[in-house]
Amino acid sequence: MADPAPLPTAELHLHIEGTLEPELALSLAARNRVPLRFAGLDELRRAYDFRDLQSFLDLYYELTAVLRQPQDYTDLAEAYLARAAAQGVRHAEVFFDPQAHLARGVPLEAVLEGLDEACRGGEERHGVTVRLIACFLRDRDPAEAEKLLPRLLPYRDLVIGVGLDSAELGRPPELFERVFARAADEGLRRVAHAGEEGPPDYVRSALDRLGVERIDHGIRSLEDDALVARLREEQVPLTVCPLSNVALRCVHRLVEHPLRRMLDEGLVATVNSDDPAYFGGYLHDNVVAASRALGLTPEHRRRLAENSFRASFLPEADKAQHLAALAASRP
Ligand code: HPA
Ligand SMILES: [Zn+2]
Repeated sequence: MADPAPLPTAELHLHIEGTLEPELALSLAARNRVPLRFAGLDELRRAYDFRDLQSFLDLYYELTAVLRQPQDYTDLAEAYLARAAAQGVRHAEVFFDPQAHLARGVPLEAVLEGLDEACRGGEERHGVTVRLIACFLRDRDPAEAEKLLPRLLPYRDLVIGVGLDSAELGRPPELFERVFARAADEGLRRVAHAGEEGPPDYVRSALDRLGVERIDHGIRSLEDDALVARLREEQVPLTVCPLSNVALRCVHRLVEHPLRRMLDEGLVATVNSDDPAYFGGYLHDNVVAASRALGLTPEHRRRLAENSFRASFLPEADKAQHLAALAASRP
């Protein structure tokens, strides 16, 4: 059977640093004279083989070293927008990791100047609107996140929310209760990675202690019937990333992925690409692979696309426009 065509969709779980393709990593390394331990493209590609979240994060942070100037961030985001647009993405709420850049001596202003340049042109050049979500690194001191928050506020036209990412095990969401409460006071939107490698209780804690409006991943919620019932009742959106879950061995094989069960249980699941340069595919590649492995129907795919706009932080009028365009599209 032919692959399904992409539907207009919002991408809600995408780390801009995770869109760094090996070719771009090498060319930025050369441009900025940053030494890498890989002899060339083939050797670098061979490193994209992960045992778990931590082994991926080690490479992900290592390669961010090539990002130094505003232009590097513009090139990175521009390349993502071109690829995403070709895969049906019409709106993207993009994560970035300020602490990963600050720790290397790259000023927040340089990161945001570069990203802003690409994002502002996103609609005109690619038909994709973009907003940013700044993620706090949960394996670092929560006090660092608390210091960072006020520095994000001058950029709130672009940076509409905060998230929580990086190594999950042993770092429960409640460690970040104070900074998320401050973000809420400032009117920022809130999301958190939870239930990727961590237990279902981390999903509960993200909802109850951080007040998040979406859960990133959340696949381990399925281990807890009471939590599933709550997610269904409260219609909490889950930003699911099937190829990521297999690449990081959170799910053994795609045929065992819980995405279809989530939809059939009435959960507000969406499909996203997480770190597409590392995990083998952009948004529609995830939809196609999950469709094949799980036998998703055209109705499932339409629901995923509808869920993505409903779960987005777009103003209601824009959501309605996207949903109307989706309803009119009959690929
Ligand atoms: O999938 C992820 N999980 C946690 N942290 C991350 N940072 C980039 N990608 C991820
Ligand atoms: Zn992620």
